[in-house]
Amino acid sequence: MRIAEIDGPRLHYRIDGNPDGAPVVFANSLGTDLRLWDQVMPILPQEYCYIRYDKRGHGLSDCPEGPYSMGALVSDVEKLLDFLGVKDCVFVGLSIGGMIAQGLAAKRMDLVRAMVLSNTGAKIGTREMWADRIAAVDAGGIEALADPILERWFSKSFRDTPAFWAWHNMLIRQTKTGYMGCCSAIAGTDFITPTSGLRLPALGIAGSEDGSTPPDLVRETIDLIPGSDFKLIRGAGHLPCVEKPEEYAQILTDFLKAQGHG
Ligand SMILES: O=C(O)CC1=CCC(=O)O1
Repeated sequence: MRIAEIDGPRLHYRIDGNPDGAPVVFANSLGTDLRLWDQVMPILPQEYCYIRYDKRGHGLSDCPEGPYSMGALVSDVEKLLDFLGVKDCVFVGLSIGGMIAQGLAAKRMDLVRAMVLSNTGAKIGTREMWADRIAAVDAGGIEALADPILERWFSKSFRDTPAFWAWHNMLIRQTKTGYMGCCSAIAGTDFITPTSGLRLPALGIAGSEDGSTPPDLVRETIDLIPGSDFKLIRGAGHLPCVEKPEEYAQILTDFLKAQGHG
């Protein structure tokens, strides 16, 4: 169990693979913690240093009072990477994690050499949509919204498996403060202009059954970056690293190898 004491909330993080290898950083989605990557980690090439963390308000990291801003979420991971001495990484972000990736790449070109934008957008939903979700969670707790959220996260066939319940339980045990804080950060984020200015190797990954960030949104976002690539994982929803870990790991492996990172 590792905790980074930074100027800000304490962040829980984990390192897998080769601690001396080239760094690859993972940022996960709203309502999940760093276990999101558990299934892909052991099947990725073990020469890289894989760093994953719980963003503020999630997992075992501190949970300050909200609302949070995207700037604060970006600054947290920037401080974590400075704390760890990371100078040059490939950044993999899923959903809100993909927004953090875009914000970090725009702010610290020195730190992000390439990025993977998975199941995300430069802008996700509308302010009104997020305000409604915050109000509903505030009134009834996350459990009241769990069914529609999980329908967007997973394909029907995955929802019929026992593993589904682990993700259900992760979601409903998420603190309301952290969840609503991050909803506010997403509501206030429109990265279309900054992401259009990015010039770095970039890959978009979408799930054909993703009801939160559908393939068209991921494609529109990744197309903002000249020379980027796009992969569609069929039969997976918003969290393809959970539903299709082998396919997801292969796509990441091919991207990492193509970067000559390390
Ligand atoms: O919970 C959802 O609807 C999916 C989602 C949107 C942003 C994020 O991080 O997760």
